[in-house]
Amino acid sequence: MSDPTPNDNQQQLIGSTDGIYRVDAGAGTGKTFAVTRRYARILETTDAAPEDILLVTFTRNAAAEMRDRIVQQTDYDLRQLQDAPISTFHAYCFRLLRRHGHTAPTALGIDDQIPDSLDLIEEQARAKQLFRRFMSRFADDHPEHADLLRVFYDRGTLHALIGELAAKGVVPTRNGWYRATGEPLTGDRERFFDAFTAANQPNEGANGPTNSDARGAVGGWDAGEYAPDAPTRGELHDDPRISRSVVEDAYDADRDALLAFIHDVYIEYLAFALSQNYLTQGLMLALAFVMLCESPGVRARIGHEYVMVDEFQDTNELQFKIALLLARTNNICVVGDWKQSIYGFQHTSVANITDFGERLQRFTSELNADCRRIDYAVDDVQTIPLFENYRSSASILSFAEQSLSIPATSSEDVGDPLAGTRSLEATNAVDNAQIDAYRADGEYDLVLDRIQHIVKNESYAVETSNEPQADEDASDEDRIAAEHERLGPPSYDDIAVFTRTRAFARGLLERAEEYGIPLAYEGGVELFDTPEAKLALAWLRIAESDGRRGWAVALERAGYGFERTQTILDEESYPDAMLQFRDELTELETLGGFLRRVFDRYGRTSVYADALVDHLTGLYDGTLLTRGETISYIEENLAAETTVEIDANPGSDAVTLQTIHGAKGLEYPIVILGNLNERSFPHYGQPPSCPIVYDDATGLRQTRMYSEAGAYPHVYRNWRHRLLQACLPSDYDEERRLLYVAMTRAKRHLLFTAGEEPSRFMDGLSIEAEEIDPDPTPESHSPIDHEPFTVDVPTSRDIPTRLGVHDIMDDSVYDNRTGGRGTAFGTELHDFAEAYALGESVEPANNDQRAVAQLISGLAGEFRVEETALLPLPGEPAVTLSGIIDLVHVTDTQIDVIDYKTDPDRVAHEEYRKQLSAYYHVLASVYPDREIRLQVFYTQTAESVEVTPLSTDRLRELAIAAMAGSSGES
Ligand SMILES: Nc1ncnc2c1ncn2[C@@H]1O[C@H](COP(=O)(O)OP(=O)(O)OP(=O)(O)O)[C@@H](O)[C@H]1O
Repeated sequence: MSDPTPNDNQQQLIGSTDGIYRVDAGAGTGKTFAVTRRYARILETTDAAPEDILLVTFTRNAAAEMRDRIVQQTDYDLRQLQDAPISTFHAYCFRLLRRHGHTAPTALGIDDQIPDSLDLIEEQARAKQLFRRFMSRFADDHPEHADLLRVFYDRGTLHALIGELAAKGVVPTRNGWYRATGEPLTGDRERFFDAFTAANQPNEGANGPTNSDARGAVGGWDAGEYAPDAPTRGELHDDPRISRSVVEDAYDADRDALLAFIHDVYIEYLAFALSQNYLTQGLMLALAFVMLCESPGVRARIGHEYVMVDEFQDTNELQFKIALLLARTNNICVVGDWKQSIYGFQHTSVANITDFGERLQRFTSELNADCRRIDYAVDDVQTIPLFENYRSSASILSFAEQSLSIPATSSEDVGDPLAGTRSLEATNAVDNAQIDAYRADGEYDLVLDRIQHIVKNESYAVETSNEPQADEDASDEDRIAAEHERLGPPSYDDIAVFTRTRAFARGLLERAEEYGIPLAYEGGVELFDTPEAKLALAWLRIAESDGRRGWAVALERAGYGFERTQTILDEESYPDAMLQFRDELTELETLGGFLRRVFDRYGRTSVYADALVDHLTGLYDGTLLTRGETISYIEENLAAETTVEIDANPGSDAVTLQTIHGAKGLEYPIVILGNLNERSFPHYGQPPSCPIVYDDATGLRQTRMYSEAGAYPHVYRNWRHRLLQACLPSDYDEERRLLYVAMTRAKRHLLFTAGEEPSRFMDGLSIEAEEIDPDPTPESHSPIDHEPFTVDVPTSRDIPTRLGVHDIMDDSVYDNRTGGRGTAFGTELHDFAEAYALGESVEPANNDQRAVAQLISGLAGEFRVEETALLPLPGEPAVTLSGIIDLVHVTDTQIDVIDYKTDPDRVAHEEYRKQLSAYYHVLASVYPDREIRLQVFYTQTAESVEVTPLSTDRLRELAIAAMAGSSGES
């Protein structure tokens, strides 16, 4: 195919090589195309050699693609460009640091040098594991930080915060902060109070002013939830506003200990990582930055005549500064699209592109504050617009524009971020776009039904032939006729299904397999968190010495209720068929055979089953894993939430399935955007798992605080943080940008699907979702030929021991009990309670069930039923408590954790307290802003008895004792 001819604006960008250029243009407007042409032109028309031109982007694939395009457009071949700086930011900086940065750590007061053998750890789970190891040492070495360390359930969560600070350019030295980079840690007071003032304006009501948004956000304020120094509701309110003086006091409260703690963790972690010969990506960029700041000689030697950055919306603040330090002249060109900025969770900064000019000046002044590092003018920035879109039909382009203004919550006022900007123009001659929305109760079936509806359907015609396009100067009629010639009914591989979350993709893939509909997933899945991995783990445990935990899972899978399972476990009276199966398994000699037999028994023939077998049997280059090692390996990866890339090559004709993040930069003739459901997309985010958080406006804050001010020492929710958060508006811009990215991947047709509860994004579209009754038909499609799986998992052996909550309870309290009603009674009751809470049409069969029905009917919030709770206990050795919660009742202000007990008496009440305490700490971290209440519901007397939680330290003592074989009672 002939290479496209650049349009006028692209030509302007390609031809303007001197000076600073910024392109912030929409999807598919040929930004990457133009940048690679620009590179070729510089080589062609100037004396510059490839090493004089820095061209960076963010993924290896994108860098490789650029290199290929440049080879096609220049006289250079791939070998000649092998060492050219056409690279990802990380790869480039890592190379730089290893070549020139040996002594960089000394500028921070760290004696270690950067070794040649330095390892760059890209995998988050592995980095987090090493960080945990560091933190346990740190805790021993720093008794002065004990109070801060107490607020952690998992110290590993702090790892992400260190990464965030590095991305902002905050770098520590032994005795302080490098070149005052620690200043942002105290927050931006002025910015915060500007936002607060706006959020604290009374709203307009029909009968006069009503509560300000900030006041509304602390509506359920209850001082009893916090440490004793929290203001009462009366002290907080200054109707209809929040009292400014209380907010000022909260903002200005002393944080010296917190800042000192973060400083010490950060600098010592950096030294630890270097002593262990590794760096994470964030630490590596921080050191590259230090090296560039400190070494005028290196800057002079490696500084580039031309610097170009593609996908500039994906840079963080540190990368912006590094790019400036790498430029020897002001021949700088950044290209991107603010609307496609979707990596905020990796601490990218969309303002780098939207406020480019302002940041350029500010960062330059900062870098030049103590000596002149940036020796070129930065005050003249040229902006080149690109409007022509070479991907999508006109209807899709105009439809996609609405994505950026759909509110994610009922109170959000987004306005129109595209107001005053020029719309993209399609270059397709024929616009045959079908843009439809559907909903059905079974969304997996709905998606599959739509796929079958589309395939071979003329109404969804897409480009099917390589018939030549009409000449550029052909008449419109000829262009339309030529394009029609190229259109034909689609096949599976013309379709892509996108989802916001991996979980939806996983479920859909399984369902598609049942129907034999060819779907190929591309991207990472949490392989060790799949039902297949859990089954494998259970039977491996049963076959090994650690039977109890394995049996618990196997019995649950076999449909045994909670109490019945307990009895079977206690009496070790396992069902005969299961014992026979265990014996059969233990006879099997190979791990592969063992796993296959387990999956066969449960009818699990999914890609995950295949992936596990391939992966576990292929570990360590043929060194066979023992069953015990396999158990540790699965546990470790489950705890680390390791994701495994499963790139099933469609090979034949298959629909592509991927997350929206995975689809960035790609294009497909037909896009189905699935799972537009409440709580899935828009995603409202999780409460922070780390008790220390950072925000530009408020700086570093604690979400939980240890205090000895009350009757007992206790870790409280931090009222100051809660208050300050309430004063800042939530930001869902990135969710809308994800919607934009998803829609703009479609060339010809765009479909949306939702299940029972369509989300605000679905409701906000300008088309009505049609409700249909999906009816996919099984296909006898030949199985997809999967490529071998590419797997990257941590190999450290630092694994937590998993204990069931029942393991820390003392069973001997039941010894002298009489008058119990049997386990079947309990099992039936739990089954009934579950069905009733899920709204199934079940009738209570006895008084206890009636009591449960009455209890549930009286609850107005949402239910989470039979939820698994996992509580990693702080400290070493690592222990995780696990259990299944009967009922979680969720309201806006409070969470009730309810456990049903059919006991005729209360002899075990203290033991139940241990069980519920574990659930308490799990839910307190999931819902840090709500009150958590624990209730044992005694069904015989229909009484709820509240329980106060034990501390995690006490749970830990019980767990350690249980592991040592005693009941934990001292
Ligand atoms: N002037 C042109 N004429 C014809 N096709 C073009 C032209 N410019 C770019 N294209 C084609 O348009 C498609 C999109 O280009 P490219 O990937 O460079 O866009 P982009 O702006 O970087 O997209 P995105 O922002 O979505 O990543 C490519 O297939 C490219 O070859």
